[in-house]
Order: sequence, then structure tokens, then C-alpha cells
Amino acid sequence: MSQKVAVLGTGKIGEALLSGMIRAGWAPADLLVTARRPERAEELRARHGVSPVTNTEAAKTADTLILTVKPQDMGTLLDELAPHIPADRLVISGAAGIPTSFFEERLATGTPVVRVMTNTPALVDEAMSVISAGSHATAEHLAHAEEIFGAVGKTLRVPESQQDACTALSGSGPAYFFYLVEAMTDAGILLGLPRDKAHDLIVQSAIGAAVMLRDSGEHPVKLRENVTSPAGTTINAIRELENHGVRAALIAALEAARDRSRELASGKKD
Ligand SMILES: NC(=O)C1=CN([C@@H]2O[C@H](COP(=O)(O)OP(=O)(O)OC[C@H]3O[C@@H](n4cnc5c(N)ncnc54)[C@H](O)[C@@H]3O)[C@@H](O)[C@H]2O)C=CC1
Ligand SMILES: O=C(O)[C@@H]1CCC=N1
Repeated sequence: MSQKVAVLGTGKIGEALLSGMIRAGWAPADLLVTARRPERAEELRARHGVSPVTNTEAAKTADTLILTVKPQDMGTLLDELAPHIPADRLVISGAAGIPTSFFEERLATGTPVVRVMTNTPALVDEAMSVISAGSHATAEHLAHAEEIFGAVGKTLRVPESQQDACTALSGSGPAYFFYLVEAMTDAGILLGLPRDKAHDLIVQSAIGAAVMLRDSGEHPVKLRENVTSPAGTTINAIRELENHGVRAALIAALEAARDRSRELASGKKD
């Protein structure tokens, strides 16, 4: 018998995951989705051929439930689901900050829970998904979560104590690179280039640098040194980055993201 997987609260991350699973060979007939608005549910059916159901139906029928609502909405969703999820079903949370204990306290005793932090490159099958087991999740449950999130990119198992740090690094990580590209494109404008050309130059440089980081086997310091010629252009730019404290700013920024992930765990909404 086929295993039914339900994505509950199918927004940006839920849909990215869903579309990746279908690209990887999951049958749309085995995929259930829930959405708050009926128009959104119909959009998902039309786009992916999946079946929109209510949260309660998903809770009763799916073998695996993937919860992709905002952390602030998770308590309300769990109140609705908890009476209907049999204790042998796997519950996967994709929410930032919320610990597996939050789910275990609200679901039937013994329910296996896996916490996953993925990121938006799931849309292009280049996600980084970080996976941790709750206290009732077995190696088999972790392997199942890896199979699902492996459809949209790389996966890594970490102890749950590292999830808030991973959320700061890879969960939010794509935003920092987009921000950098935006700022560097503005610099291109200052230097007199048309915006579309500046954008293309920076994006291709980012892609080239990313592939080298992934494939060259070289340390990032060595890769940067190779670009930095004596008395050349790059060292002048690096000096400005150091003068403006960009390294310290990045360290502080990621620490702030980690702290916010911890805050979300304590239920702080804003
Ligand atoms: N956006 C990102 O880059 C990442 C987000 N996440 C996590 O993924 C989760 C979802 O984030 P996004 O997809 O960005 O948010 P989103 O707002 O696009 O999606 C959440 C969806 O849940 C729906 N929803 C809320 N309560 C519901 C309920 N009771 N029943 C049915 N549907 C309900 C909302 O209508 C919305 O469509 C969050 O918990 C976030 O922490 C994780 C990694 C990266
Ligand atoms: O900003 C957020 O809270 C979500 C979680 C990681 C990326 N986006």
C-alpha cells in the first residue's frame, strides 16, 4: 500500500517541498495538502495534481504529516490536529525555533517527531535541510525524513541543540547572499553600469564562486587569496570591508538570527 504524505500549511516552503517531491517521483495521488484559503488549495491542485484536504482529514489519513505553518501558528494547528493523529504516525516540523518537545507535549504519547530546517533553494533542488530526531523518532523515521527532504537538496543530521544555530546559518542563509547581490548591484550603479548588466555580472560571479566553493576542495581563504593580487584592486576592496566591520557585522547578524530562533521556541510572537 502506498504511503500518504500530507503537507499542512502549504505556503512557500510547503509548496517548494511538494514540487520537489513530485519531481523526484512521488505520485501526486499520494500527496495531500492543506491550506487556509480554499483558493490556495485549488491553486495547489491545479499546479501539482495533489489532493487538498482539511487539517483533520490529513491528520486521520496521512502516514507522515509535514507541518509547514509559521512558528506562531503551530500551537493553534496542533490543537486542531492532536485529537486525530494516531500515535504511530510520523510528524515532521519545518518551523523555525519550535523544539520537538513542543509537539511531543501536545500529541499522543510516543508520537515520533522529526524537526527539519530547510531553505528556499528547495525550489531549485539545492536546499540545505538540517534534520534532528525528537525523543520517540527512530533511525527509520530519520531516514524517511531524509528521503523526503533529499528530494530537494542536501540533508544533514544534527543534534537538536544545534538547530537554532543551523537556522541562522542555512535556514536564513540564502537571504544574506541575496542581500549581498543587491548591495553589490547598487555598487555597480554607483560605478556607472546599467542595472541589468551589473546584476548579470554579480550573479554570474556569485554562481562561479559558489561552484568553486563546492567543487574545488580549496579553503575559502585560499580562494580569496587567489583573487587578491599584490597592490591590486581586490585588496583595496577588502580593506574597506574590514574598515566597515563587515566580518563582525556578519557574526553579529547570525548571532541575532540564532537568538530569534530561540525566542520563537519560547512563544514570543514579535
Ligand atoms: N521562508 C523560508 O525561507 C523558510 C521558512 N521556514 C519555516 O517554514 C515555515 C513556513 O514558512 P513559509 O513557507 O515562508 O511561510 P508561508 O506563510 O508562505 O506559509 C505558511 C502557510 O501556512 C498556512 N497556514 C497557517 N495556519 C494554517 C492552518 N491552521 N491550516 C492550514 N494552513 C495554515 C498559511 O496560510 C500559509 O499559506 C515556517 O515555520 C518557517 O519558520 C523554514 C526554512 C526556510
Ligand atoms: O525568517 C524566518 O523566520 C524563516 C526561518 C528561516 C528562514 N526563514
